Amino acid sequence: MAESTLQSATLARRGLMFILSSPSGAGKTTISRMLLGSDDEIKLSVSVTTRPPRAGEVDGVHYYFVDDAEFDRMVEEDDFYEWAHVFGHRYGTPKGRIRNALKEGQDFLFDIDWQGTQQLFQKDQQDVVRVFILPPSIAELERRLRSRNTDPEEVIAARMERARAEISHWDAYDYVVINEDVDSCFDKVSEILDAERMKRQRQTGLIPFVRELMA
Ligand SMILES: Nc1ncnc2c1ncn2[C@@H]1O[C@H](COP(=O)(O)OP(=O)(O)OP(=O)(O)O)[C@@H](O)[C@H]1O
Ligand SMILES: Nc1nc2c(ncn2[C@@H]2O[C@H](COP(=O)(O)O)[C@@H](O)[C@H]2O)c(=O)[nH]1
Repeated sequence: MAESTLQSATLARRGLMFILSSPSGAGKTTISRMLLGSDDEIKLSVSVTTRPPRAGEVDGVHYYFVDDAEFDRMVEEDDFYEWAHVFGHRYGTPKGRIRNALKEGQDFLFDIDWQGTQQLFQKDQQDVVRVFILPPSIAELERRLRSRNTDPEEVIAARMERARAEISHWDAYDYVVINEDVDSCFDKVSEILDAERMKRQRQTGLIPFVRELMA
C-alpha cells in the first residue's frame, strides 16, 4: 500500500463525540479550552443558550446566546441534537454541521451536562465517549466557583445546591477524572481521547491495509 493510501486509511474513521461533564465549577471549561488549544483535530460543539453572556464570553465562540422565543423556534424546527433545562436556563446542542462532519471523521468536544449526555448516548452510542470530571472536594468546588468571579452569590448558591445531584450521575460515564492539578487532569483527558481514537472498532479504514499486511 502506498504511503498516502496508508495515511488516508488511518484517518478513515467516524468522528468522536467527546463529552466532558462535571458539577459546575469543577473545571471542564478550563480542560476543554486546553484540549482545543493543543489538538487541531477536535472542534468545540458550540451550544445555544438562553443564559445571558458572562463578561468576556463571545457570541458564536463560547455559546450562541438567544432569547426564549428563538430557543422555542429551534425546538419546534427540530434543530437540536439534545437540549435541557440547567440552572433556570435552557441549553442545547445545535445539529448544524455536526452530523455530516462526524461522518467525515471530524471529532467534536461537548461541554454539556448529564441530561444532554444521556440524550446523545441514546442517539449515537457508537461515537459517544463520556468523561466526568470530579472536583477534589466540595469545599474546593465552592472556592473555584467564587474564584471565577463571574456569578452573583445566588447563582453560586444554586450551583452548589445542585452539585451533589450532578455528581450522583458519575456512574453513567465511561471515564472519571479528578481535577486536582489542572495539568495532570488535562494530560489524563488527552490520553483518553488518544486511546479512544485508536480503538479497533473505530479503525474501519485500516481493514484493507491489515488485509494487505496479512496477504
Ligand atoms: N485544577 C484546578 N485548580 C484550581 N483552579 C481550577 C482548576 N481547574 C479549574 N480551575 C478554576 O476553577 C474555576 C471554574 O472552572 P471552569 O469554569 O472551567 O468550570 P466548569 O466546570 O466549566 O464550570 P461551568 O459548568 O459552570 O461552566 C475557574 O476559575 C478555573 O480557572
Ligand atoms: N444539556 C446541555 N448542557 C449544556 C449545554 N451547554 C452547556 N451545558 C451545561 O450547562 C451547565 C452550565 O453551564 P454554564 O456555562 O452556564 O456554566 C454546565 O454543566 C454545562 O456543561 C448543552 O448544549 N446541553
